[in-house]
Amino acid sequence: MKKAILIIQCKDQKGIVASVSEFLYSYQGNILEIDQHVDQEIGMFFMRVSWELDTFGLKREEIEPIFEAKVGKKFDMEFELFFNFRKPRMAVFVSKLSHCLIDILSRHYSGQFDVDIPVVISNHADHKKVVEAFGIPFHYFAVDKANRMDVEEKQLELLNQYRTDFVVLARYMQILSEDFIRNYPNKIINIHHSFLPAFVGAKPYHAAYERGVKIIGATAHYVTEELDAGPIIEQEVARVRHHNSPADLVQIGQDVEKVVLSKAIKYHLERKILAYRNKTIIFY
Ligand SMILES: Nc1nc2c(c(=O)[nH]1)N[C@@H](CN(C=O)c1ccc(C(=O)N[C@@H](CCC(=O)O)C(=O)O)cc1)CN2
Repeated sequence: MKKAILIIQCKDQKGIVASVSEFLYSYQGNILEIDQHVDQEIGMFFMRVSWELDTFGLKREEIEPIFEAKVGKKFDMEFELFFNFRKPRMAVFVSKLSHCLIDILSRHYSGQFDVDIPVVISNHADHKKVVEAFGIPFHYFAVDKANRMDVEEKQLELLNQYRTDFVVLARYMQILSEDFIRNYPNKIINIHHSFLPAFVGAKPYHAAYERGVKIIGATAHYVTEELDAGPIIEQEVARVRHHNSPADLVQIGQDVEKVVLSKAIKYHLERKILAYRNKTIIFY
């Protein structure tokens, strides 16, 4: 079913839900999903509403300007309008470890993700064969401190060439520059292999083992310039014990990573994530 999705944020005040639903009703809109949240600490209102498009009384291109004139302006809203009939295009970045990549390819192949994967990009050649076996182009860029910026430029060109909507870092182990990230604000999803904010950086499982933790975890977040500090989208934990080796922690943790990343991708695809002041509201 063709549907529109509206994500709204504005200062909290009376009458917002009534005005949005009245607007949709006045154009014969049939609401499919509606959810809202008020952050009383900062007096902010957040909403996600979707409705059927086939019976709606406005053309797609009319919705944004007319909603702004009739409702947005009145409440000084910031809003984004999405439609579900164009499949988003998701590029995947990977380094040496393939568990998250393979999980994504498998879920995509079995139809769990309503997305196109136009390209997989890596700083290692290891996974060329398996990616191409799924019929997806694979591009390898060797990265070092000296060529990092040149490589990012080539990667961005490739992302543009493939009309990429958003990027998933499936255990991609290179720190991205602010310039790179600026091209995809809150559109680069990373899976960090710890329960953030604990154990940021490249080797959280080893740090967790040394600390003697009883719980490890994984965190999916939007990428910002500050490492592993972007808006958290999804997290999960798992128990570990004194007799578990570092390799055990990695094994236990990788299963958690795959589930957490797949949930974050699904929320992003379904436009259920609203990022605000380095936090997220997940409408699920
Ligand atoms: N600007 C950002 N870039 C990246 C982020 C991020 O949050 N902001 N997340 C990382 C993923 N990551 C942990 O989840 C991570 C990756 C890499 C490193 C790191 O120290 N990399 C070294 C090279 C290590 C190597 O070659 O094996 C480096 O880039 O110099 C730390 C954390 C992805 N990028």
